[in-house]
Amino acid sequence: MSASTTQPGILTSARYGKDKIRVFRIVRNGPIHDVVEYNVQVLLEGDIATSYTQGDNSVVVATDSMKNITYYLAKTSPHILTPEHFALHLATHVLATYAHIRKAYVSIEKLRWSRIPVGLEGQEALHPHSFVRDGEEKRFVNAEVDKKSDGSLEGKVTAGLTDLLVLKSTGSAFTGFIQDTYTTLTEVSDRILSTSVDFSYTYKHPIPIAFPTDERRLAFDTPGEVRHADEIARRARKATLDLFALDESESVQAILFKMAQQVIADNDDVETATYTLPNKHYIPVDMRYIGVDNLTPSKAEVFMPVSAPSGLISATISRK
Ligand SMILES: O=c1[nH]c(=O)c2[nH]c(=O)[nH]c2[nH]1
Repeated sequence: MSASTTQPGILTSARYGKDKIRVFRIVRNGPIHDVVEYNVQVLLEGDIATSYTQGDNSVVVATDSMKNITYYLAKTSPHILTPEHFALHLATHVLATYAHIRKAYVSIEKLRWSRIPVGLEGQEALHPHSFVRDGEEKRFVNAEVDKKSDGSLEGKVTAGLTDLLVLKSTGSAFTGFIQDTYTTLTEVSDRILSTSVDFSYTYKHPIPIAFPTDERRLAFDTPGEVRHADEIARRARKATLDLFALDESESVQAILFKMAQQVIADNDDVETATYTLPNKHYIPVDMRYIGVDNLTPSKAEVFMPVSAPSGLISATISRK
């Protein structure tokens, strides 16, 4: 019996690549520098089955080469400062270079480096080449580029942010929920609301992508659909923070829906918005044992932050 007839399984999907490629890039504009720090993941699909089934490495682009391509483009791409554009450029470059690779997935996590404000308090100027990591929040992009059977390229882009930690000390209530044998939570008209925002939005797709024309694959033209990626990222973050601060919230569910509506209203190229919001509970400490009122909402001042369990509220809002 041949080996293949004795094998009980068949390969139904295969994807591989390099993860956690750490890249830092300086773009110098005279004395003014821009910097980005990315964690990049590149994964490929295509005619690669025999590398799994027959040990045939002739179809394998080494993951080490994917790392090298990432650094080469980090050096040469005019799109390096915008993660959406760089992700599409990198994916397109790989598809244009290797005929048998049909799909490229590039994910980028952008770490926060913000200019340090220097000078007298209230009159600070942003420093041209000194930066501070102001928070663990990350902007991210997932780009997929597909080679169609006619050789043309189409993209799909999801972008967003993670780990944006926010808290408001009033302006949040939670009342009217189901009361039954399992209910111990009391209704509150005033509570702390805190969450770590995970938020993603999809661009309208498919996004047609022009094949690069030059030999070194540098003639990449950012598709119009994502041309305003930085502005969209900025507006989406601002809508999220504004609504969080300003809304008189009935629940995490209700504030989430308003944030997503705002993002869709503000950005014509955004098709869906998905938020995942943990409800990070802060419990007022019961001090009745010592005759101190810390439970009446207006007197609740000392809280116990509870890291687990937390609520977890998620929804996707799609353009009508
Ligand atoms: O905003 C909230 N939504 C809930 O679904 C919920 N459940 C809960 O116990 N507290 C809260 N808060």
